[in-house]
Amino acid sequence: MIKVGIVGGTGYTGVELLRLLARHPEVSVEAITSRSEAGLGVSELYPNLRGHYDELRFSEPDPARLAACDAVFFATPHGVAHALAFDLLERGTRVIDLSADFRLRDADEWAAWYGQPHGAPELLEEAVYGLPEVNRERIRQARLIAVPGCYPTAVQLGLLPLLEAGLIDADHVIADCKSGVTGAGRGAKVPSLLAEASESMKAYGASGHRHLPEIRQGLGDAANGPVGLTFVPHLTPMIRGIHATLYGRLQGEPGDLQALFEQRFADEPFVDVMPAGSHPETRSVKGANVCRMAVHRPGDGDTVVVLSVIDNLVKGASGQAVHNLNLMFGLDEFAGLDAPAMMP
Ligand SMILES: NC(=O)C1=CN([C@@H]2O[C@H](COP(=O)(O)OP(=O)(O)OC[C@H]3O[C@@H](n4cnc5c(N)ncnc54)[C@H](OP(=O)(O)O)[C@@H]3O)[C@@H](O)[C@H]2O)C=CC1
Ligand SMILES: CC(=O)N[C@@H](CCC(=O)OP(=O)(O)O)C(=O)O
Repeated sequence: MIKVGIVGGTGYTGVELLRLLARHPEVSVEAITSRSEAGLGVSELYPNLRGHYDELRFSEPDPARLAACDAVFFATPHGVAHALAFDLLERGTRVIDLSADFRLRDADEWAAWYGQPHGAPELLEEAVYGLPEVNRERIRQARLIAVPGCYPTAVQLGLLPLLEAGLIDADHVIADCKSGVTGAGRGAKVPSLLAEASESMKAYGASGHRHLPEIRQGLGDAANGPVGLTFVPHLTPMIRGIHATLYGRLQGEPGDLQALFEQRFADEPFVDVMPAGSHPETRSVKGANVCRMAVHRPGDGDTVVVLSVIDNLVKGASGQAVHNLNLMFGLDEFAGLDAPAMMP
């Protein structure tokens, strides 16, 4: 069994890791941290896990206990993995970070967007951006994974085929995205209150969201040059889910876009290109490690519209983190990730 630890076990991505790993045949969760709930049994806080982790208790982060694991997931706010990753790697423990700490290659750009100095710039060169559809082979060899953000996963997957093939004007790409409230984490915040978030919808971060540089970095790699991206996130009254509506201006005659998308993801177990004319729903990916997408060309005009949906907590975070673990340890890519979505 592969021994894993989770730092930040009480948050939404932490409990989602536990839910997925409960079905994983080759992983045992040996340590789970929470400063606020130290001492509490995992299934006392999360009764959905009763019968799965009855011996496991939250504890204060203890570097020695974490270093005894083969891999440690960080399901923590940014800055926490900066502080602990180096020691874990030195002691032979692999690190899979769900936060943004190692996603941007440029430490100065990270500092500008996250409002604090980068805490571990010496690790940036070896960190691998954990989007398996782009970096599968590098992930297999990696010691340190930066799991992509939720919006960046939905947006990059939907635009990759078009940018890699040079079919759209890279200077003008639009990502109009909607997220459920779990995207904001479990901590109490006024915008996440029922009376604030339900029966209403709003954009936020329209003039600059911290996922913008992350998405631009990934799309720039795909396009082999800079990408002019407008990214506007919205908060919607859903619990889980991201819906990305992506717009690009076609250059020249693009050929069969449906075939392009199907071919690009033909070997990808966690991307589902839906039949032409489809409109993927967020509920069709709820709880599942999958990105469903559909490509449209309204009126056969010069605009292509891609619809891309994920569960922010699964393909947008914990499921993708488990996929990375499976690749790093040479396991079946589906291990722990074979459950279909729940509908309704
Ligand atoms: N929610 C989502 O949809 C997604 C989230 N992410 C990223 O994953 C990370 C976790 O997100 P989420 O689960 O939503 O966050 P939550 O706010 O729900 O949970 C955060 C967890 O981190 C722990 N924590 C907080 N501060 C520290 C600290 N200084 N040291 C150690 N542990 C700490 C908390 O427990 P305690 O305070 O008790 O120690 C808690 O368990 C974030 O970086 C987020 O950006 C990525 C993709 C999607
Ligand atoms: C609805 C909401 O607030 N979403 C969060 C993004 C989700 C998240 O946790 O960010 P990472 O994917 O970078 O970890 C936000 O806009 O900051």
